Amino acid sequence: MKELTTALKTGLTGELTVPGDKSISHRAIMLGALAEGTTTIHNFLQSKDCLSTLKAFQDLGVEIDNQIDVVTVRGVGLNGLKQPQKPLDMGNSGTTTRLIMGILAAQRFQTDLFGDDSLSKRPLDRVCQPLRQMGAKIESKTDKLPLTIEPSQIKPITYDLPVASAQVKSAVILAGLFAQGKTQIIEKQPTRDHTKRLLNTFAPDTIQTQADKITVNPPKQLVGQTVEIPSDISSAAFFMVAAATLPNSDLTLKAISLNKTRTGLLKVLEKMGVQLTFKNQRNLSGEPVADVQVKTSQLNAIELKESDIPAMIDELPIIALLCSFANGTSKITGAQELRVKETDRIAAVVTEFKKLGIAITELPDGFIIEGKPELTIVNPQLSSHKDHRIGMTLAIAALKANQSLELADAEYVGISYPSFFEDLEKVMR
Ligand SMILES: O=C(O)C1=C[C@@H](OP(=O)(O)O)[C@@H](O)[C@H](O)C1
Ligand SMILES: C=C(OP(=O)(O)O)C(=O)O
Repeated sequence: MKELTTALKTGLTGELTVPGDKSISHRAIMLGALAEGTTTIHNFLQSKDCLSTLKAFQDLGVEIDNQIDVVTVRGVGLNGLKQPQKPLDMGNSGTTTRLIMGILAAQRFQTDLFGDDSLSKRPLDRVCQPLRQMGAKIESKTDKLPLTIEPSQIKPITYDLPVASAQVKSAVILAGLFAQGKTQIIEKQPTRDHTKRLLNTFAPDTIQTQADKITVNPPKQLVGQTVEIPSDISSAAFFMVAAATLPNSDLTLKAISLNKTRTGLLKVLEKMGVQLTFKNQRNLSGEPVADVQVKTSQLNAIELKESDIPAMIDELPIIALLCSFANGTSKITGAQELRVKETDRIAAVVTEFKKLGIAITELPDGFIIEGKPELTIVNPQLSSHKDHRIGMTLAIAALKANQSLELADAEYVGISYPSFFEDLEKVMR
């Protein structure tokens, strides 16, 4: 049990650089491994999930030197991966699993994949289906982990994404690199596009987008790059919401990725009445970044629907907390994907928020939240449900409590943000 701190009188101030982006860190290792030559990654996220990807590629015969500040990947080329000696451990990471499946589907050797209890419950049929259409041989009783991928020849397909998922899109793109011909993906609802941006730096023009159609032109080779990873907006989100809702706050989050497939939270904050200031706008490895300043603000309720969700999918638990301090009733719908994350995030948010006295109603695909200025603690014993984002959301909620609260399974924050509690201490006066 971790005792959580309150910050009702202090607020959050100063500057903070949160760690590197999780999605881009996974992709930098994967593309670096498949490239010719060396890839040097700066600001790689040293979290459990990204280390699952790093370890998996080491097990696939790629030399990767992790010096924390700099990760060096000695690429083996598109056809240079080796059969691992043992099953690959995907840990808790959905991104590692779904993206690596796209790569492994095209290899000349068999691989076995497994993961932890949470990951073993998450659906993989969404990836198995398009990959099988491409010729992949994936053996699994339930289309969940554990599973076996057998050698096969990958052929190009046109695939209409049935679910707004960057992981599914990326699995098809990565398999498409090995196909004899152009793979096409139709994406009606835009999702994060880091695979496209990074791939086009390793092999220009590999991915072309026209309206909702994405074309993969298989490259002859990828060329090793220097990758500078921006700070993760999904990690910064916790501090932005804390600064907006705690009195006397004035906090600047540095070098945050402002890729518009990820900035749904910023739009929500502005729409709810939060004053944001953007400074020092620049570009890092094909991604727009800026320093974002957030101050204490009065909040209005908001309505969010299905088309809003992909650009803020991982921020929805902390957005739900933001809504609980707003004036009026907020409604979030079209977020059924939250039910298949590390835990059922709709059920977990509702269970834990009720302990905090928040008036929240569970919907099949979201929540209704009646805002009020303060928390009225009903039960101080909280649980992360072994989900990093639920744990961090509750730690931010605790800042607004007038008594101390406890969090079970707090160590799960290390899945995406190992230094979260230390960073929180840094910005509390
Ligand atoms: O592609 C990625 O890096 C991710 C995509 C999202 O998942 P879905 O593709 O399942 O929406 C997101 O929730 C996850 O944290 C990271
Ligand atoms: C859902 C998440 O990650 P993944 O799907 O990679 O496990 C997340 O980080 O919130």
